[in-house]
Order: sequence, then structure tokens, then C-alpha cells
Amino acid sequence: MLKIGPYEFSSRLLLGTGKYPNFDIQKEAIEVSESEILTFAVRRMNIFDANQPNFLEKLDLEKYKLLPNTAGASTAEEAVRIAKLSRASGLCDMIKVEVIGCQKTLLPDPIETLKATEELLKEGFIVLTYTSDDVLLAKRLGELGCHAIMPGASPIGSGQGIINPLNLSFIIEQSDVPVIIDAGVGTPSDAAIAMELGADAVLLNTAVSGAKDPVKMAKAMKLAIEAGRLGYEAGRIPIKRYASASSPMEGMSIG
Ligand SMILES: CC(=O)[C@@H](O)[C@H](O)COP(=O)(O)O
Repeated sequence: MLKIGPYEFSSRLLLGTGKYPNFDIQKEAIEVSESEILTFAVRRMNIFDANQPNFLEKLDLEKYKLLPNTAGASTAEEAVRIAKLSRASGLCDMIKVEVIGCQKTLLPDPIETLKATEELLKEGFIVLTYTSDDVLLAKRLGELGCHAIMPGASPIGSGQGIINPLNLSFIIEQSDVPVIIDAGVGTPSDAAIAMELGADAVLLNTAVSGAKDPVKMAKAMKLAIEAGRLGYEAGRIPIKRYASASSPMEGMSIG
């Protein structure tokens, strides 16, 4: 089970809701993924105007835990304001902190991310923080008491996969809270590698919504995450420099 704050989930795939070709494909892909947590940018929701299209409108929201995110914020103050707006609208007490420091790379601003996390924890939110793969920053976030740490595999929407597995493994090793690899996943094998490293879950969006067949890719991601987790739990063999026969002859009497 994946445990985040007081909540428990059987799926280890968190899915974004944006950029699908249409709402029917979005709905089908999400269903097939068996994801239980859906994230969306609060800023893109027309919370106060019922006449505007709502990009969650086709979904049976009873079936999912919503994870509003603060995308669009570039300061801690903005992120906190977005989170409070989201909670006031009754969306959820969980929030994904996303404070972007650079519009070209969409990498998070470490200082503002830390500040926003601290403030939102004080406000009683269940805080999941999107961060870079910086090991010490992840440590500081954990010490603050955030409920999950979400280091990026590579820049959002880039599909570059896991650029720094070593840093991610250090983050996973030191963390007392779930580590969710977020952003940059391009293929099912990227997601499987994240899980084999020992991540607790993977959050992705573009790899599914931008695939030629999003529904098929959603299924592939689900299976890859399950396979990666099983592989991690099974324990991989040690890597050896030289060969070691798969059918040893020792103890066999060959005439
Ligand atoms: C939807 C969301 O939260 C994104 O900001 C997230 O980081 C996913 O990134 P990818 O689109 O690269 O999977």
C-alpha cells in the first residue's frame, strides 16, 4: 500500500489530467491506469464560473482522490494562496507544491519551494512537494515534515526519463516519507526503473496524454509500475564484473 499522510492507496501511479486529445480519451486512459490519485492545476480550474468548461467534468470524482497542484506559482506566497483557494473550494486537503523558478526548464525554485512547504504544513495541509533531484533539499523537505517528496526524473513534459538515478536513489534511501518520482517520465521502462530504484510511486502526465494511443500507454504505465515494484521487492541480483555460469557443473559426475 502507498501511504500518504492519513490516506492509503493500492495504486502507485499518480496521473495528471491535462493535455489529453479530448475528455473521453482522458476518462478512458485514467480508468485503464487504475490510478487513484489525480492531479490538476488549480489555476486551470474554473472553480467559480460554472459556465466555463471543467476539464474534470467527465470523471466520476467519487472514485479518485484529487491532488490539486500549485502550477503557475513562481513564489511561495502565490503557491500558498493557490492552495488556500483550493481548500476553500472543498477540493481536497492534499496539495502538490509546485513553485517554478525557470520558465524554460520548468525546474522548481528551491528556496520558494521550501518556504511554501513550511507554510502549508503550518496551515495543516497534507503536503506533497515537487522538487529537483537535489539530495540535500529533499532531506530538508523531509525534516520539515512534508508528507511526500516528489523529485523530478527530468524536466516536466520533456520525456527524457531518469537523468540522475544515483541522486534519486540517495533521496529514496534517506527518506522517511514516500518518494514519488514526478515529471519527465517518457516510457514504461522509465517508470519501471523509478520503481526498481525503490520509489514509492510515480506521477506522470505527458507520457500518457501525449502518446499516440493514450489508453494503451496508460495500461503500459500501470503494468510497468507494478512490475518495477515487484522487481524491487524481489531484490535484484548483484552486478558482477565477470560471467558466472547459469548451470553450474560443480557436484555433477560427468563420465
Ligand atoms: C501534471 C503535473 O503535475 C506535472 O507538472 C507533472 O510534473 C508531470 O510531468 P510530466 O508531464 O513530465 O509527466
